[in-house]
Amino acid sequence: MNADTLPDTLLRILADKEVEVRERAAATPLSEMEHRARDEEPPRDFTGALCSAVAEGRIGLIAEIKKASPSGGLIRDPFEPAALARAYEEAGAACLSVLTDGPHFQGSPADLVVARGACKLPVLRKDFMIDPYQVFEARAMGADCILLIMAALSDAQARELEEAARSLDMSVLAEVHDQRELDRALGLNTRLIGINNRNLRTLKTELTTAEALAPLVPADRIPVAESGLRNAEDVHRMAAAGARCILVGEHLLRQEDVTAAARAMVEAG
Ligand SMILES: O=C(O)c1ccccc1NCC(=O)[C@H](O)[C@H](O)COP(=O)(O)O
Repeated sequence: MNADTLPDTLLRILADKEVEVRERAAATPLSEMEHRARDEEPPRDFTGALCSAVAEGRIGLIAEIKKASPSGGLIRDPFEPAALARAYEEAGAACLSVLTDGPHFQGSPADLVVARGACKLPVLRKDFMIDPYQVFEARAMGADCILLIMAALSDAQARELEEAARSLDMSVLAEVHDQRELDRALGLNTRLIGINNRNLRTLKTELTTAEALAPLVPADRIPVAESGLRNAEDVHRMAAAGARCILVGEHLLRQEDVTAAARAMVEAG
């Protein structure tokens, strides 16, 4: 990772994250957090849930639970993670993604605990992972998958975080924005390759990103199109490019009938 070339928003988030991890590790030491992580029930199969959805002819939907974001401001208020989790499960989503970052997304670990407890779906801890401590923390709160944003990590950091997740039998979603990051992500072992349509400099989404990169993902990996998906036509575009798994947040969260909106996306394939 070259900090000189990172977008300002990501730099600010990562700086806050370093402080947050230091404070959390001071409150609960790594050895204790690792102990808690290894004491948890085994994780739910996040990768398997996506594969099953696609094998059954559906779209593998990772439905996101987030209250706010840098690009969208306040997205959902009142915000009820348990009700959202149940609505997404009823709609046929394969997995959940729950934002646990506080300062920039108004999320918290408690949102993940509550959402996961309200359904049977595997859950991604959506956060900015920079330290293995956060991986153990993720498992200790129940998460089944972690996100690795390749733009924010060196190859060595990504490998170390992936190894921590592997040691806990968790899935890993490696997220890329361009071909260079894709090539780096393919050096990891994970099958899940997230292609994020959001330009981290402008925070705008452009579906041509996933359309360009999904065809470059080898057949033994699973491309997941992320961000900016608003309707069935967008889902068709992603599927036509080879991404039958998608991660959708804001569009669903802005609807009154979340179940109907999520179902429309699951069935769009
Ligand atoms: O959403 C943002 O503003 C944002 C800013 C900086 C880094 C990451 C950001 N978003 C995280 C995500 O990737 C999305 O929450 C996720 O892909 C869902 O996107 P959407 O369906 O557009 O809500």
